[in-house]
Amino acid sequence: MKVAKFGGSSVADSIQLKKVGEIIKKDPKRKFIVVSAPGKRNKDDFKITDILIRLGNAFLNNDAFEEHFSTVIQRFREIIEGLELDTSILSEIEQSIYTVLNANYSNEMKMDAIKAIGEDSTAKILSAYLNSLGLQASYVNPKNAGMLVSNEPGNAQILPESFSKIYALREEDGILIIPGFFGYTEDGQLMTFSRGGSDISGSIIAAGIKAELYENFTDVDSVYSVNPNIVDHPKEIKTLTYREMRELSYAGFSVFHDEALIPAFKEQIPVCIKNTNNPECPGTLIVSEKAPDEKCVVGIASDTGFCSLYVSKYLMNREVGFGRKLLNILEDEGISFEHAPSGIDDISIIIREKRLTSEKENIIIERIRNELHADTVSLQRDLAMVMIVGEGLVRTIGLAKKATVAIADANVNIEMINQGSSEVSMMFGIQSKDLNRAIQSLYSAYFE
Ligand SMILES: Nc1ncnc2c1ncn2[C@@H]1O[C@H](COP(=O)(O)OP(=O)(O)O)[C@@H](O)[C@H]1O
Ligand SMILES: N[C@@H](CC(=O)OP(=O)(O)O)C(=O)O
Repeated sequence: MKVAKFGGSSVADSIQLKKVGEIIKKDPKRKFIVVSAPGKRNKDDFKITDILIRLGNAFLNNDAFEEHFSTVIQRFREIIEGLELDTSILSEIEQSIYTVLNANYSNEMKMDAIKAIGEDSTAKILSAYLNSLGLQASYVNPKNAGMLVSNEPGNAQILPESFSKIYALREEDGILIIPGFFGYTEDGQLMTFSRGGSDISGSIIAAGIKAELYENFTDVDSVYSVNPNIVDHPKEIKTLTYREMRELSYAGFSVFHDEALIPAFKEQIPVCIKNTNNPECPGTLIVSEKAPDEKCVVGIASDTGFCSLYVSKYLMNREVGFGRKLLNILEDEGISFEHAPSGIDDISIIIREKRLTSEKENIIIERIRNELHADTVSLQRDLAMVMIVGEGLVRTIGLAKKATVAIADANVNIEMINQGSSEVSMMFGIQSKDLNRAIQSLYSAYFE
């Protein structure tokens, strides 16, 4: 049995959904189907989830929300008409939006319930469409599928007891269509994963039913060695290990959510990234082990939106508990950190900028000065991280030299280096404005 997840680009309109129907029809092992909400149909288009968020914000702020409502309904109407389905589904979608808006939830929970309407409606539409093709398919709500999650709006985590419940789905007849992106808490409240989280749902279902394969259908033929939006026609990657993909997706390969690998990895389910627009192409396979590659670097990932909190204090290395107290301050303010390269008298804490508002920044800097008596505390924003990834990194001489030379050739200054404890990656912090230049130069050095 296989799990096939279709991302936003694969369900963006009725033409795409017809391709999805063909793909499901072609392989009877594709019994578990997870869908996203309609994504962008072209570069300048919008994602339904983004419009639903605007709708939710407008409603919660007592602003006019009708325009967003019509945009959502119009998009689903086009899909339903394009698939020649009964328009009663559209009334059901309209009704579900009103029900959520008028429900007696907290604002955060209401927002999650609004966001989930994109996936939920798409699953209902696909199920009806497959039935119209003569296939036996049914919509399964994540609550009935057994997707139990933590109570963290917009950032839910799966609870371990879900997996055995999901296993029972194997006994159900026909093709099961499950909306991605959300689950339910133990007390029945809808909760979404973080953005892009339908990949996580697919992986959870794959792990739960112990699938032979988790196919993740998107709009590219494979995972490329670098973001194709930065380098034209980059080299395709045929096989990756879970560890490599986890590092690459964490560091910016948005083609697969970085939290989505863990459930599949734990059950050793192979993951295949495939193209809905070219399903015969073999795609990229993600497995636990692969034959040693001649090329020890498989990919170069990058992401912007980081900042570095620099703290220095003479004899920091001798002060017992300094690191704990520093991280405690971040914990008190509810801020997680990404990396923490350190020296004798100083430490830099790398944080995602979106987590550190200027208000939080002032509080944290004041507290570090007053409570830890630091000599210097400063914050550098607009940083980008570049991650060079490959299983062979640990045993190959000269890879760091190659990277630093390539970055220097691009006339880019390195703000931070973090080889860290990971055996499969090497990280460089640079200024965001220099990112594309650095990546293009690194790509030439490692792959051309
Ligand atoms: N290294 C990479 N390899 C392939 N695609 C990448 C990579 N890095 C970023 N992407 C982007 O990821 C996109 C697919 O992810 P996403 O938009 O989330 O798809 P979906 O709509 O299927 O959920 C591609 O169109 C591509 O622009
Ligand atoms: N629709 C949700 C979840 C998701 O996974 O979407 P996509 O498959 O388009 O990345 C989002 O936009 O966050």
